[in-house]
Amino acid sequence: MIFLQIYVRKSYIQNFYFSVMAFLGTKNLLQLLKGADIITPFNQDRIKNGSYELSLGDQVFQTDTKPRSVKSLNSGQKIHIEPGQFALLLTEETVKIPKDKIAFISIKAGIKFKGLVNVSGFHVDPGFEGKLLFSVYNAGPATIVLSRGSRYFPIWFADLNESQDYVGTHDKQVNIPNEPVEALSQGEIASPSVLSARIDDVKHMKTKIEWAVLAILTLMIALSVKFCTDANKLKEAVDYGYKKKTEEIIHDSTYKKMQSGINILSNKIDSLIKVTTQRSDSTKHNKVRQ
Ligand SMILES: Nc1ccn([C@H]2C[C@H](O)[C@@H](COP(=O)(O)OP(=O)(O)OP(=O)(O)O)O2)c(=O)n1
Repeated sequence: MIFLQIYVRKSYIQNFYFSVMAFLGTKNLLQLLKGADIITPFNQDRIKNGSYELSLGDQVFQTDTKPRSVKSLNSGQKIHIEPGQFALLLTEETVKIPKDKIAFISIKAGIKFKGLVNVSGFHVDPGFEGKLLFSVYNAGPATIVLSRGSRYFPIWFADLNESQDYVGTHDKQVNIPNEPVEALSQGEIASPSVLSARIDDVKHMKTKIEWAVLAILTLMIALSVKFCTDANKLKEAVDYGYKKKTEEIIHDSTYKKMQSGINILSNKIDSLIKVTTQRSDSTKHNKVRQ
């Protein structure tokens, strides 16, 4: 009997705790937040489906801005998160989580469907006080545009079965801390679109090189053909010259031989004429003496 009573009491206590440890619905959330300084600035129109919609605040950091530093935003100012780039986004609101509550945070589905991924944590500890910081990555194919003051970050509150102080390093966060900025400032973050553009550049360069190599090869072949043709012509010219010269030499020596023959012949004719003349003279002389 006693055991049964203890068991009934224990299960009653457990049920009590389970009913206490629940997420707050719209009515309970309004009751919790209204008039309290849990979310500052507070606007009750931002309570929707058991969550409060926090907005983008005055500080952002983007990995594709040069120089890489935290940027201040005016009211309504837009930011463009390019594909493949990270951004750190600070909320407009400061939250002060009650010590007996824990909160859960996310990014609205409408932006997530465009490819924005929340890479930061998903809970806010009991007793935490400060602005919330979202680290996001654009995994989508297009630029995602956000503007200061627009609601992007829902926050839900749940009861804790005990009260506790915040223990951690992020309390009283009012600015984007240096640590994630420095971590995201290391090296170049090559987005898929930038890589795709570089691949296109390399392809163009490859095509250009292929054409240049082809042109050089064609030129070399043309020069080789011309060189061979010219060499043949040169050989022909040399042969022709040699032949001509040989003919000239032969012609000259024949002419010289003929010339000397003519000279010999003419000398002989002269001496013959001379002898004939002498003989006729002596005949005439003999006739005169007789
Ligand atoms: N997107 C987020 C997630 C959390 N927080 C804040 C609220 C949390 O209560 C606090 C600590 O969160 P975590 O415990 O997840 O972070 P760490 O582990 O880095 O904190 P610590 O090293 O201080 O334990 O940071 C924030 O500002 N933005």
